[in-house]
Amino acid sequence: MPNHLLLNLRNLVCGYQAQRVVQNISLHLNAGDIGCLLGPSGCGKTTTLRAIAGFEPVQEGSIELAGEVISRPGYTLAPEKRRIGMVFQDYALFPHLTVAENIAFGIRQHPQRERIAAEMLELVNLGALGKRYPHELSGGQQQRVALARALAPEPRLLLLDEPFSNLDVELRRRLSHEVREILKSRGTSAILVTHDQEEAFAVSDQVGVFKDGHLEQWDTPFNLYHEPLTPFVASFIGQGYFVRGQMLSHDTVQTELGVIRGNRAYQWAPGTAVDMLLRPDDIVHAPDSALQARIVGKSFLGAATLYRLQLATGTHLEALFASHADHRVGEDIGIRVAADHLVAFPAQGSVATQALAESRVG
Ligand SMILES: Nc1ncnc2c1ncn2[C@@H]1O[C@H](COP(=O)(O)OP(=O)(O)OP(=O)(O)O)[C@@H](O)[C@H]1O
Repeated sequence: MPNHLLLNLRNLVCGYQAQRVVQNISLHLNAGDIGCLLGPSGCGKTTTLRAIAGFEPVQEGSIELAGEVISRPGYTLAPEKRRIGMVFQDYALFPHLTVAENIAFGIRQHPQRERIAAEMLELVNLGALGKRYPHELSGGQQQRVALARALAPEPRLLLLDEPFSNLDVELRRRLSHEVREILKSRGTSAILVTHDQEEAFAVSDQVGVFKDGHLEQWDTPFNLYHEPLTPFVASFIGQGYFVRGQMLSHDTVQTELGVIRGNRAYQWAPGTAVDMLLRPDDIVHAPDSALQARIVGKSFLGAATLYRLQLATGTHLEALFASHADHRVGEDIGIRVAADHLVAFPAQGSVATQALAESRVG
């Protein structure tokens, strides 16, 4: 039943004892969608997930699942009554049970448990390994078993808490795509917690960016990248630098890189000082341009190379160019701005990005 509201968090406040860790969170997830809670360490992602699972009571606000209030102040529906599945970072498999027995654990009373476990094994591509024990599997295989075990009872919602963070980069990339395919093929709704933006984007339909217990934005990956609502989201998602500018009209900004016109109108008066976000893909190589930048660093990414640039004024930028044109560090190159998505915020301090970039380590 796509597009039906499944999970609804209204002004949620929760924490530990008197401490309010998560403040005023509102978000909703439609049935069949995958949502993600993303943010630096300690910002309250796991606390929110635990409240959804029913492990933490809520101090204010409410959590509704399929129209039923499952948490509000003074009432917490027991976790086992929520029909919510969980997958943890450390897999949490039962070491004394085989893979097939682990998968069937949550459906022990089900007359069809063996058939379902066999189907789940196929679903996660472990068809031949049902008789093995967890210690005889790789980390990636163990996490597949944990996923199969969580899916076997057909939960209404699956919660995944940093499920790939014990795996190496290549495997986590592969498994995160695979998990999305599996969840989508079954129409399973899920909420993933991660501090890895690439993983959040690879898996999720909706992503919530957390900062200090607050939800800054709940939106699609596309909108978070191109239409961030706050400087923190702009800085935390993707790469880029802010440059100082001045509004000329509702959609044009005067900057030291020239006049930049975007595709959206701001209400600020002409003359207002703004910080404008320039992403690496907003800067293009233009050999004949009068605007010159010095290459001060580069990272080869395969198809493209990410260059760190510095203007004569000292302003820093990043640019992503196709990697076959290989420029040297120290070289001066001509650049041009090609930013359709004009993202600007009222000017904060002189080096807004610096402080923001430091706070995004997580
Ligand atoms: N059981 C607890 N008792 C008291 N405080 C806690 C408890 N668990 C977490 N906290 C605090 O709540 C805050 C949020 O923690 P939480 O685990 O929700 O963050 P997180 O965003 O999931 O971080 P990480 O990415 O590091 O897991 C932190 O300041 C943490 O110290």
